[in-house]
Amino acid sequence: MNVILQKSSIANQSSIVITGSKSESNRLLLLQALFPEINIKNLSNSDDTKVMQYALQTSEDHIDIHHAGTAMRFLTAYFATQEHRKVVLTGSSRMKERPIKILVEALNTLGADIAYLESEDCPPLKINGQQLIKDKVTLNANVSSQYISALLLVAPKLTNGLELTLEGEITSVPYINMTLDLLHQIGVKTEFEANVISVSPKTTKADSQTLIVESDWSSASYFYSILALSPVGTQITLSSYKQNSLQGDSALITIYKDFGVETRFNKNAIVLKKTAENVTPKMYNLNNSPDIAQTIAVTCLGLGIECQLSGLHTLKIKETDRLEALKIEIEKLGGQIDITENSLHLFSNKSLNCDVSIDTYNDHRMAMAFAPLALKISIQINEANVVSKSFPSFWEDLKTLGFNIS
Ligand SMILES: O=C(O)C1=C[C@@H](OP(=O)(O)O)[C@@H](O)[C@H](O)C1
Ligand SMILES: C=C(OP(=O)(O)O)C(=O)O
Repeated sequence: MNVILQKSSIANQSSIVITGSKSESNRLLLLQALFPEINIKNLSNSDDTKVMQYALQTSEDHIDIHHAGTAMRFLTAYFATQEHRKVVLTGSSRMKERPIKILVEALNTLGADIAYLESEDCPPLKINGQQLIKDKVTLNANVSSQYISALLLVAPKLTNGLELTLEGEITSVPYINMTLDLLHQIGVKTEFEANVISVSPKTTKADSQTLIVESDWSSASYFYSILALSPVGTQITLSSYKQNSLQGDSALITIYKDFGVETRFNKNAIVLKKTAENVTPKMYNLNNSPDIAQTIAVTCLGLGIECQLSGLHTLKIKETDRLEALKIEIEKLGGQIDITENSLHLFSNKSLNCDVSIDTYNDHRMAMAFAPLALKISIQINEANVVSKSFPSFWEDLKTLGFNIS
């Protein structure tokens, strides 16, 4: 499905309910499988969460998790620790290119039995579940935090708990802290000192407990971008959010202040308002919030302003090589952009090419990041249904705001 967005303007005030964070949802689903006393509210309705839920419930021995990176990594650790369970864990053709060696080696060092079925270092994996007795492992922390979260999530069920020593510069740190915080909320003792994380085993049975998933901040980013490209005075209310978020992408509050978008908490909602024009060049290190890089780059393109984004080394192994994809699509629109292995530099531009059709590379964030440009030009987004990976109602919600979509 391709969508055409005619040049649009949006209502002065609107409200949108955003689905639960897929990162929190997928962690809590795994924890619920290990500790059934956990109940979850406001679970994400994303494809990635549905596939995680399915994988944890099925008794099949061949499980396809499609494009879901967190599901692939978290389930590898989960099935590796399920005694007497044998599964093949596979995914989309892109998933078969996304590296998982660091996690597989760490688990096998702890006593797991995981083998590669196709290319070395990537899914599909053949996993023979084992009881893991060993409790110490060292791993490289600068490729993906998901490997670390995967190990931490199963740690309270390991006989002796777990001590992880992290090597290299730690990437996507807020996602590790989110995992530790959720473990803490269900009564697991953890410690994160310098580069060592330890998790104690959880033995005592707890009373039933309900955890509420906060709405997804990465999904909120597209509304921040829409406001940055809208006239002063435009307002959008999003729910349900918390002042003390576990999600690193809540950094949007400070980042988009630089674009003249103010955030105010009102009970469990955030009220976003464009209060000023700000077209000065921007510079951010997004090591802690890689998923909002595309959103910010396209906001700057729409405003015609220069930006320098660094800390982007993980973008090359996500749903697509996001740096390459951004370069191709931004250049189609007439933008000038330089990329390296871990950064991008967008130059200021005076105008955008019209009637461009944006390719999305099986990446939900490519589709959603470029959509706000419809406030400036008519634009086509190809394979627009990719948004369901994290935000199934995205196009409907844009229509609610006043976007003209066919
Ligand atoms: O743990 C998580 O829920 C995630 C961690 C991040 O991945 P990396 O640690 O690979 O950057 C992020 O990009 C991804 O969307 C979700
Ligand atoms: C990178 C992402 O997801 P995952 O790694 O879980 O596929 C994302 O949602 O932007």
